[in-house]
Amino acid sequence: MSVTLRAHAKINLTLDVLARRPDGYHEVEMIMQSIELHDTLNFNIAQKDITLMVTGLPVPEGADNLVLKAAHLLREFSGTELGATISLNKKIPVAAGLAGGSTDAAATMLGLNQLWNLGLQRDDLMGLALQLGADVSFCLLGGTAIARGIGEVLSPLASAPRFGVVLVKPSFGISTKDVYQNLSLDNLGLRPNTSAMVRALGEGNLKQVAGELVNVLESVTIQIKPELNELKTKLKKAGCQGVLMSGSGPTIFGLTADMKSAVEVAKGLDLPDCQVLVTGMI
Ligand SMILES: C[C@](O)(CO)[C@H](O)COP(=O)(O)OP(=O)(O)OC[C@H]1O[C@@H](n2ccc(N)nc2=O)[C@H](O)[C@@H]1O
Ligand SMILES: Nc1ncnc2c1ncn2[C@@H]1O[C@H](COP(=O)(O)OP(=O)(O)OP(=O)(O)O)[C@@H](O)[C@H]1O
Repeated sequence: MSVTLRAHAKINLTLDVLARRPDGYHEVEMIMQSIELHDTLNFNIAQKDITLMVTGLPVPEGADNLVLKAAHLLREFSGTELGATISLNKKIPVAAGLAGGSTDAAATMLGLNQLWNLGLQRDDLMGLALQLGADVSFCLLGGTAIARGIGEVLSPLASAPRFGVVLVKPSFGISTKDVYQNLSLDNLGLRPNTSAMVRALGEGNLKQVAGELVNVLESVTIQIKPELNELKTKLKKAGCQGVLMSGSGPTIFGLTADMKSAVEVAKGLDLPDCQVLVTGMI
C-alpha cells in the first residue's frame, strides 16, 4: 500500500494582528489562500520505524522535520504500532512565509491517516494541528479561508478566482518569531479590511483584490531587510496588479489576471539574487 499527496503552499492576501497573548503568540485575522506550488509526499507502510528521505531543496531530515513530528504525534494519538517510509520532494522555498513546513505536516497527517487506515476525521486532525504550528490548521483545510485565533479558527470562503501568482524569494530566510517579536502593536500602520477583501474575491475583481492586499507584518520585515521594498517596486513595474509580502516574509508575491500573464511578468524580471516562481491561486 502506498499513498502520494501534494502539500500546497499558501500566501496571505491579508494579515492583521489584533493582540499579543500572554504566551507570546498573537491573535490574528488573515485571509489565507492555497497556491499551486507544492511539495510531494509519498508514504509506504513499514513494520515499526518511521523514516524520512528528502529530495529537492535541502531541509533537515532529522527529528526536527515537521513531517517526522507530525508522524510521531499521529502515531501516539492513534495508538497504532505501524511504521512508515516517507519521502518528501521539497519544492516550496524554506523559511519563506509560504508555510512550507506546515503544509508538509498537514499532508503527513492526511497521508498516514489513509496509510494506517486510522479513520480519523478532519476535526481530530485539526486538534493535533495546533501542536505542530499555527499555519498547520489552514494547510489541512486548504483553498481560501479567513483564519482567526492564532491561525486555527477557520472560516472557509468560496473558491477564489484563479489569479496568476509571481513569487519572488530572496536568498535569505526570515524567522517568523523575530518578526512577531519586533511588531509594535501601538504602531501597526495601515490595517487590512477583511470584509472588503472577501467582497473583492467574491466579485472576482483583480483590481479590487489588489487594492485590499495589506499585511501588518510587512513593515517589520522591511525594516530588517529594506531591499524588499525594491523587490515590490520591481514586481509592480513588471506588470503585477497587486504586490504584497506573504506571512512573515521574505517572499513577495504579485497577482496577475491568470497564469499566462504571470509567466510574461516573470520573463521581464531581472533578479539574479532571487528565486522567481510562477504559480496560481487554487
Ligand atoms: C506568519 C504566518 O505564517 C501567517 O500565516 C503565521 O502567523 C505563522 O505561522 P507558523 O509559522 O505556523 O507559526 P508557528 O510555527 O506556530 O510559530 C512560530 C513563532 O511565530 C510567532 N507567532 C506565530 C503565530 C501567531 N499567531 N502568533 C505568533 O506570535 C510565535 O513567536 C511563534 O513562536
Ligand atoms: N518539512 C519541512 N519543510 C520546510 N521546513 C521545515 C520542515 N520541517 C522543519 N522545517 C524547519 O522549519 C523552519 C521554517 O520553515 P518553513 O518553510 O515552514 O517556514 P515558513 O514558510 O516561513 O512558514 P510559515 O509561513 O508557516 O511561517 C525552517 O527553519 C526549517 O528548517
